[in-house]
Parts: sequence; C-alpha cells; structure tokens
Amino acid sequence: MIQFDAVHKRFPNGTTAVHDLSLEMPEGGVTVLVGSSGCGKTTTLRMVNRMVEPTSGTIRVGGKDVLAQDAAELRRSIGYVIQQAGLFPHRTVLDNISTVPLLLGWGRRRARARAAELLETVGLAADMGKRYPHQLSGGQQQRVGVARALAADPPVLLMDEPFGAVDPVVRTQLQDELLRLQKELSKTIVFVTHDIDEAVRLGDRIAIFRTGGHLVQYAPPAELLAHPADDFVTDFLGAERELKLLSLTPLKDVPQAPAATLPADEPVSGISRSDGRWRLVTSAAGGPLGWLDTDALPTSGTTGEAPLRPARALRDTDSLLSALNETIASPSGFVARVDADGTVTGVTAREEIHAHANAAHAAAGAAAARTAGPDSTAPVTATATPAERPA
Ligand SMILES: Nc1ncnc2c1ncn2[C@@H]1O[C@H](COP(=O)(O)OP(=O)(O)OP(=O)(O)O)[C@@H](O)[C@H]1O
Repeated sequence: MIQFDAVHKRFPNGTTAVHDLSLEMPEGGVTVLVGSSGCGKTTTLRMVNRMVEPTSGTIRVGGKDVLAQDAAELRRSIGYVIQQAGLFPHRTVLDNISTVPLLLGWGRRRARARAAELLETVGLAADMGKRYPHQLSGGQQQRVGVARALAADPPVLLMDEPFGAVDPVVRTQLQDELLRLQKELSKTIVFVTHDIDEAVRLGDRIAIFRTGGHLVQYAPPAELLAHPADDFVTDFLGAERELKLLSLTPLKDVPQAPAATLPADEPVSGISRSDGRWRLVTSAAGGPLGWLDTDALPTSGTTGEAPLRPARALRDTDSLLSALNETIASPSGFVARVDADGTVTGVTAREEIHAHANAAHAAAGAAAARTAGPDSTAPVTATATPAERPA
C-alpha cells in the first residue's frame, strides 16, 4: 500500500533526516516506526501525505506517486492523528470530526451524521459531541482525534505519537481500542512512537531507525525480538527482550489439567486434604474466587468465608507473559484457566508454563533465523494478514 523507494530527505539547513529509505508497508497492517529522538520518524511519516517533500526518491500510496498528486487532495484522502489530538479549540467535537467530510463537500447533515456515528465507534458518549475540546480529558481528546482522522473513511491512517501525552492506564485503553478498531476496519496504519512496548503491542511490522535517518531493521515484532540485527537494536529493545517476546505468544496451546475446585458454599469441616494443599474456590457461576490453603483452614464456616489468596485466572487469548507473571504471584504453583465466560476450565502448573516459555523463545529464534537471513533490513513485501496476537 505504501512504498518508499530510495527516499532521501535533507532539510535546507543541511540536516539529513531520512537516508536512502526503501520500505514497503503492507496493506491493512500496522507499521510502527520507532527509534531514538531525531532519527527521522516524523519526517518519514509526513512525507507520506506530502507535509514534507522528499529531496529524492519515490513514495507511492496505493501504487500512485504522491508527488504526482495534488497535495491538498492527497492530505484529505489520508487520516492524520497527532499527539494531543491537535483539535480545533473553538469548534465542538462534532464539528471537529466533520472537518474533512465538509471539505470533501459531503453536506452538513451527512457530515454530522457520520461524526455522531464515529463518536460511538471510538467509545465516546453522544453528548460529548456538543462539548469543546478543553471540556474533555486528554484520552477523550485523543479519541476525538482518531474519529476525525477516520471521518472520510480513508484507507491510510498516519499516527504520530498519538498516545504519547496520556497516562499509562489511558494509553493501554487507547491501544486496546485501536486494536479493536483495526480488527474491524483493516486500515493501513503508519504509527510513530518512542515506546518499544507500544510498538510490539500494535505493530504487524516494526521499522527501527537510528540517528541520521538510517533504517536499521524492518521486521515483524517476534522476528525483531528473537533476532535483533545489531547491538543498536538489541539495546533499543531493552533487557526484557525475551519477556516481550512472550507477550506475543497466546496461552491457548499450553495444556491444562483438571482443577481441584471447591464451591464457595462448602463447609470447611468436610474438606479433605488428599487433593493437595491448595484448592481453587469457585462461585456459583463457576468463576474463580481464590486459592484456599487447606493447611490453614478455619475451624468453621464455608470455603467462601475462609481467607482466600487471589487467583488471577487467564484465558486462552492471554499471553504466556501474563501466565509467567501469574506463576510468580500464585501461592499454589498453578495458574487457573477460564473460558471466554470466566468459568474455570482447568489449571496449568508453573513448570509447564516455564517449559512453554522456553520453547516459545527457542521457536521464535529458529523461525527468525530462517526468515531474516543475512540482511533483515531488506524491504519485505508482506502480504500476510496481521498475526494473531494475545489480548
Ligand atoms: N523543518 C526542519 N528543518 C530542519 N531540520 C529538521 C526539520 N524537521 C526536522 N528536522 C531535523 O530532522 C531530524 C529528524 O527529525 P524528526 O522530527 O523526523 O525526528 P523524530 O525521529 O520524529 O524525532 P522525535 O522522536 O524527537 O519526534 C532531526 O535532526 C530534526 O532536528
């Protein structure tokens, strides 16, 4: 969908922001640009919609050279989201979202109907439409920014650190929303961030740049984590590289054993210790309430009234990293597993999780070594659908 071919950008003051960049960004996928400050991410992004003009080389969107198109028209056909949303302060939320449709001559009624629909799409209440940007939280403003970029249903979305100015909790929510939206909309997204965890979470492909606008590696997250091209990438990925890799592996293939459960209304007096020290107490609906230590039972009452240690149950769509985390927290040495409705389906032992974590790491390393070859920065035409990723 987006192709860079030998693109170079040198500003009039002599700064080379992008150096001989050749890259293909897959249609319907999220390509994340990361790297240290000043390495040319924003310049690369802004050349796609001609907010910055390349010095040499060719950029094609949907096969068409961007320089052969009218710049204003091109910009209206590509969604653009920036940090702190960049909303017009004196226009209401609905008017902000309607901006591009109105410029495209949609007519006021249709543009506003579309804006109202998009408010819901990005998870905002209808009454927010009448507010002005300063009457919204930072996270809400970012949602409006995303709605505005989506208004004319562009096939391409450019996002420049869109979640950089919100706190970590809101940031995770916005990332979740983007992943949810992307499942529905399959836009071609170019996403700039400083944050490697955000890149791993959102990217189908990640391009890592270093100062001077040099692309160092361009690969899917698992390949990048398992097989960094050089010391710069290794340092950039950080000390928890192996753990990040586990965040990409869902738990579904890790086997479960039957759980030794007890209903919450069971009198403690009748509990046998023969089924092991730790028992998983479940609610009437079958959900996990916590771990009961049969070595420290109260003298009376029910299991539900006894002191329980927390059990953070995991679904098949959760990651091996979450499971590993729970093996540290769980007093029983087991991780409780639940189905999509939250009903207990079984347990998995700590040793089993560790063995799978180890195997997942080895498999990713072997796969990366097979596919990366000696030059993993070479442009790759990715046609694969975005990989299945843990929730
Ligand atoms: N209009 C400009 N004129 C001159 N130099 C510029 C201009 N815009 C950017 N630069 C320089 O080009 C280089 C790349 O800048 P760019 O904004 O693309 O980097 P970045 O990777 O997005 O940085 P950050 O993560 O800090 O936002 C930097 O050295 C920057 O100072």
